[in-house]
Amino acid sequence: MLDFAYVNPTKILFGAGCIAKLGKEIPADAHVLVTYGGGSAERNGTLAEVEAALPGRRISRFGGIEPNPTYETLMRAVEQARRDGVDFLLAVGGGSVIDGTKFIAAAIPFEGEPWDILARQARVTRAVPLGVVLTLPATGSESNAFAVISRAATQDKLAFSTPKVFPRVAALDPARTLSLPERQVANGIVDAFVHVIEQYLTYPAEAPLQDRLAEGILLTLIEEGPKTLADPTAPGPRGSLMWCATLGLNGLIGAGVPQDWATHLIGHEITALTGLDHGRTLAIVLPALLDVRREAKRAKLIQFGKRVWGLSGDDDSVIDQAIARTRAFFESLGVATRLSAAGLAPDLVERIPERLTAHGLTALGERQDIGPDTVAEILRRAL
Ligand SMILES: NC(=O)c1ccc[n+]([C@@H]2O[C@H](COP(=O)([O-])OP(=O)(O)OC[C@H]3O[C@@H](n4cnc5c(N)ncnc54)[C@H](O)[C@@H]3O)[C@@H](O)[C@H]2O)c1
Repeated sequence: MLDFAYVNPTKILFGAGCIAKLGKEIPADAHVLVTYGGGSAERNGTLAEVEAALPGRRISRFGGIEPNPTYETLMRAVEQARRDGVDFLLAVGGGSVIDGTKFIAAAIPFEGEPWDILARQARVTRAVPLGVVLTLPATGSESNAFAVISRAATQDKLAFSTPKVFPRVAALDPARTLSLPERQVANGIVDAFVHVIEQYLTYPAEAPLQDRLAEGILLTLIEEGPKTLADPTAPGPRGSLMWCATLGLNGLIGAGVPQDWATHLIGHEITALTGLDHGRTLAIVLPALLDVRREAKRAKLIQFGKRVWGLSGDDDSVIDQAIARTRAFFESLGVATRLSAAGLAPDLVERIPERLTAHGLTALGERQDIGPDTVAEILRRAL
């Protein structure tokens, strides 16, 4: 096992009625800025429920944080929060609202140009405290220190991470996700699945517990994901999906093991250029990446095939079938696994390696040996 330090300070409140408990977690004298997205939280009553849980606080709102949140929109929230003297942020939404709120939290006290937090990885020494009401199980952002922000003007999509933006508290009420369209639920299943794969499917590192935890999440997603799509009104499978997604990227399964993240970095560039949903980019890249990287990942691909997909036979056939079953799982959720099937142009094979190079991302993967040529090969196999 690799050396590691692990901390996760987010208090999770899970279950029906957990939003009402937020009042105990947020200072009684706080000026709270409630951030949200396109309005579903307003329409389905989540915002009203959140505000009812915070009696006595001064509450302001900032809505309209778009999917793949943009610097341009978020800077308007930063101006509003600075002007109003906001001292607590409460994100109500999915990964986009949460990530956007993390950026707002870091940008409010930042001296200088906040885009540098992303473009130059400028150090964040302070951030306004934040909490989350999760409405879309997928990213794990409700309980981690990462955020991914886009800049519309330059078609950049860049990530930053700092412990300062760990949410203090996250409320996970499965009922608040039941208004999600099928497409977003499917995207969330794929996103959570690929988060686990990025931390599991690398090379053996004498970390059997992390492997079993990862396999447990993958098996649960394979079992519960289709159930939650088949009956979108059932809170049980939806709750399991929520908890899988949170544990998939809250630091636990990634502690002490090598991590890949090439699928995500390639996927971010695809979203930045085409606007395709985050989860859908992953479903296209991952099967092709596993195929190209089958030798580098050989031992773990065999383990994945046997333990997660229940395969047997000779090693090469287990690897072939493991990749095929993963692709078929994504397809069964209604998520395309080819650039062509998602309606994307083949010139991405050249454009994505160029964009990664422009962002200084020329050595990806758990061994940092995926350069622009390998990225092009992965995308060619995803055509
Ligand atoms: N911080 C991280 O660790 C991390 C990890 C993976 C991805 N991301 C980023 O997160 C973003 C994607 O987040 P996401 O997949 O959660 O989707 P999202 O937040 O972009 O939301 C997708 C859509 O679903 C709608 N929606 C959300 N909740 C709803 C509900 N309950 N009912 C109806 N509609 C609802 C939103 O308004 C939006 O239109 C991307 O920018 C991605 O890069 C972050």
